[in-house]
Amino acid sequence: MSHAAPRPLSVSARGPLRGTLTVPGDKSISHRALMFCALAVGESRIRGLLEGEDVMATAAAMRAMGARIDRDADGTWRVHGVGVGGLLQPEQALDMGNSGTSTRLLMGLVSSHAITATFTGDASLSKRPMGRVTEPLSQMGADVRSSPGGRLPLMVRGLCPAVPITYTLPIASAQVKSAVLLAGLNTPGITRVIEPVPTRDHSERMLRGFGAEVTVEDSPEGKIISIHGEAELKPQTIEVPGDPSSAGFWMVAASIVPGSEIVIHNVCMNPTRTGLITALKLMGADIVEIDAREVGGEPVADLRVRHAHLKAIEVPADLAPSMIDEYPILFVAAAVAQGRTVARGAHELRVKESDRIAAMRAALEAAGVQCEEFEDGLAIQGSAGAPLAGGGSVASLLDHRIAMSMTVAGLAAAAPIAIDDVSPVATSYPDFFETLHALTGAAQ
Ligand SMILES: O=C(O)C1=C[C@@H](OP(=O)(O)O)[C@@H](O)[C@H](O)C1
Ligand SMILES: C=C(OP(=O)(O)O)C(=O)O
Repeated sequence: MSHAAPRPLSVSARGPLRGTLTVPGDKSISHRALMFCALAVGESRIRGLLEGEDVMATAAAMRAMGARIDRDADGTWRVHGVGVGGLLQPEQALDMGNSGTSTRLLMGLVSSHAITATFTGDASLSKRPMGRVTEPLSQMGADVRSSPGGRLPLMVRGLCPAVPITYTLPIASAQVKSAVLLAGLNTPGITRVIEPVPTRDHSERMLRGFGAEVTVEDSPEGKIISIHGEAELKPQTIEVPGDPSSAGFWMVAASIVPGSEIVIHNVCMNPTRTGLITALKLMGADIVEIDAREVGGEPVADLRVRHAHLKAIEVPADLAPSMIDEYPILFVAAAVAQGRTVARGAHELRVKESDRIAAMRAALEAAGVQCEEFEDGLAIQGSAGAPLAGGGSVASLLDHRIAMSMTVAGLAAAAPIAIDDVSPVATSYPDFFETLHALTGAAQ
């Protein structure tokens, strides 16, 4: 999947943000929906699928391994699965583009099938560590040949039957947890993951919904998640709720631009995903949950967000797993808050699409914000509601979240912020700029 031509953008102050919006389907749930439907026996339907590049990389890979996946004119996706154990050997390398989730979860699936697959990715993905998944998958019997440092391109030769393991996660990572559980799907016996720190639990919820036997118990070591292998998945109709990570950009934009008031419909409120809302409320944000309900096994609500005078906080480190992708946009909120916000315990940010600690420090400093960088986080001196100086040049580093976060920063800056390339937003939020336009009523 070759990346689009760079799209530079200069963002100026505008607003307020007003109106109602829906955000695209949750990215984590969309990936899993395609994978699990492709492993069910028969036809499943998915509504609200995120049609971003990352999820399309998963769709292409599942097609290459035998599933039939089509999109109807009304936006419903129809998937004919091959059954657990039925994945076919892909004829070509699987191009994962920019998507860590696709890569790591699919490596898990391939590991317990009698097939070999090569995974490739863009310059950003090719720098990201894969040893965290190849280690447990090798214990299950997969033969992995990776590029130096455990990076892509990488080849996985699966073993069938694979060996069930009990694996304690050395890092808080839903991708590693899911890779092992997905390998366990086609492995005889019980595969267990011990999770000392809870991470997003969409795989567990959804696999149960598809009829797999998945249990979760508390223990002194953490949650023990067990999957009974050689499961038969039953086809489903899935409603994908709105992505809280995408909603985060609008929560912060409305919080920092005076006069704003928006309602974001249908946001996934799974407690393993709501760390940003917790942090923003601690800062004094005016976010109200309306009509809390359940959709397809996930809690969902509409969120009303109004402008508020934010105060600096010490960000509780235990929020890290439930806020992981939202740190860049939280840093933008901190840049406008009153006082010095300190966020520590977020070391994992260094191995995302970019090193998000270094990238956000450089970007915010370019926009006139004073930062201090730690190995595991950032301290940010806020402007107490005054416009940021702006005026600098920012590198988005093939990282959609840096591009969108600094676009939001531009809304609160005195001079325009120049972003070298906003094309990466297409990985997770293709309509981001259309929505910005609609909410601010400004020309793009
Ligand atoms: O499981 C998932 O869908 C994801 C898990 C997180 O990654 P880690 O598992 O690396 O923390 C997150 O950052 C990523 O965007 C999506
Ligand atoms: C880290 C992210 O995604 P992935 O790991 O799937 O590339 C993200 O979307 O912020």
